[in-house]
Amino acid sequence: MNLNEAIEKIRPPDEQFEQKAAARLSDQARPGGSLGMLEDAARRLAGMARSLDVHLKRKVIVTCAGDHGVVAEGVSLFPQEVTAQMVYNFVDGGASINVLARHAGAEVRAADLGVNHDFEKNLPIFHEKIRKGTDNLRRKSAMTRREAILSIEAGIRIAEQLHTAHSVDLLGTGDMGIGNTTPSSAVIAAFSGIDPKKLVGRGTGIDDTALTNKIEVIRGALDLHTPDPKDPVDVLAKVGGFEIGGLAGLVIGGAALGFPVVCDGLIATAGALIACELAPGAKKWLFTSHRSVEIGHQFMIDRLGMEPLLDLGLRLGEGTGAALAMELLDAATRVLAEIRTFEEVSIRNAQKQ
Ligand SMILES: Cc1cc2ncn([C@H]3O[C@H](COP(=O)(O)O)[C@@H](O)[C@H]3O)c2cc1C
Ligand SMILES: O=C(O)c1cccnc1
Repeated sequence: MNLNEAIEKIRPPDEQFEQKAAARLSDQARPGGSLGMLEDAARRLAGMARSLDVHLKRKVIVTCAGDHGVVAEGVSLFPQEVTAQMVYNFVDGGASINVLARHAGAEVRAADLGVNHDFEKNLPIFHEKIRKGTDNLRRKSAMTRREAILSIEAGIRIAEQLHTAHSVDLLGTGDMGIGNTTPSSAVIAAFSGIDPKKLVGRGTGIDDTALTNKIEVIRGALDLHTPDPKDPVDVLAKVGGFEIGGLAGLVIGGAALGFPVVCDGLIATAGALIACELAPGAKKWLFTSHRSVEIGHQFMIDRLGMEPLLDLGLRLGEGTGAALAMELLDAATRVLAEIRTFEEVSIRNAQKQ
């Protein structure tokens, strides 16, 4: 599927199953609404799976990696080489995301959208490199418009593979890319028009001086390129990143193929935002996992009009929040299927007498 075909293919989840789920949830032997957001998630998942007995058996987290020319401006605490090192760590199973994904019963698959390193062809990752890192967005466009579309289509292709070869039931999205809180903050500043000073955070933990510089870098880039907020591909091309494009493609791909996607923190949500600006229907297939410490994330959540499931003070990325939220989505499916209704309880009691 190319981008337009994928957008065309998006249909809403099944409303009848949503209604049936809502009815069952409200008939359950407990005060109405007492399981809060779990009920909302359960209802939505029933509509997506077209079932009241949903099993999220195959859970996969795709961690999209890419490098960023803007690191030359001193926006991150860490050197660019760490991006490639972490991709190897994901493959070896020793990174934070591997641990939390194992706990959630999910598989981790790394994807190279634009890392500044030549990975071995037989390394078990998705090989979707657009180019070895974006250009420095403070000086020129991060990528061309064509590259932006290619990066989104790479994400769509990954979603297709997970659907056909692995029949994935729930997809989590995560990121790895030194410097990528800068393009992610620039993306939300471009869409919202909010002053970067209000929404730029410390990423890996930069000090006050570096933070002031990061704000100026983003301001300068927005002044230089004036990305068009009505044209999400323009925003991605001028101030985004290859992994952010891939993350957008995963959300569009999931919505087109009809499976739920749960996005992680600042960077994965920047991708989700681009997806939903391009294809508003994709939102119906999306869950936001948690509220990141990075303040720009709240502005993304606000723009999406969604409520994250968790608020744990996370600021890591990789898909860690998505992995944790998967456990709640699993819990939501069990809430719907297994909690007895008042009627079922009275039948059971009658049977016992
Ligand atoms: C070892 C290490 C592992 C990480 N895992 C995720 N990130 C997170 O930090 C980076 C973004 O922050 P900034 O924009 O400040 O560079 C991304 O790679 C993000 O995934 C990591 C960062 C490091 C150093
Ligand atoms: O919210 C995130 O995903 C995040 C925050 C800081 C650094 N890296 C990622």
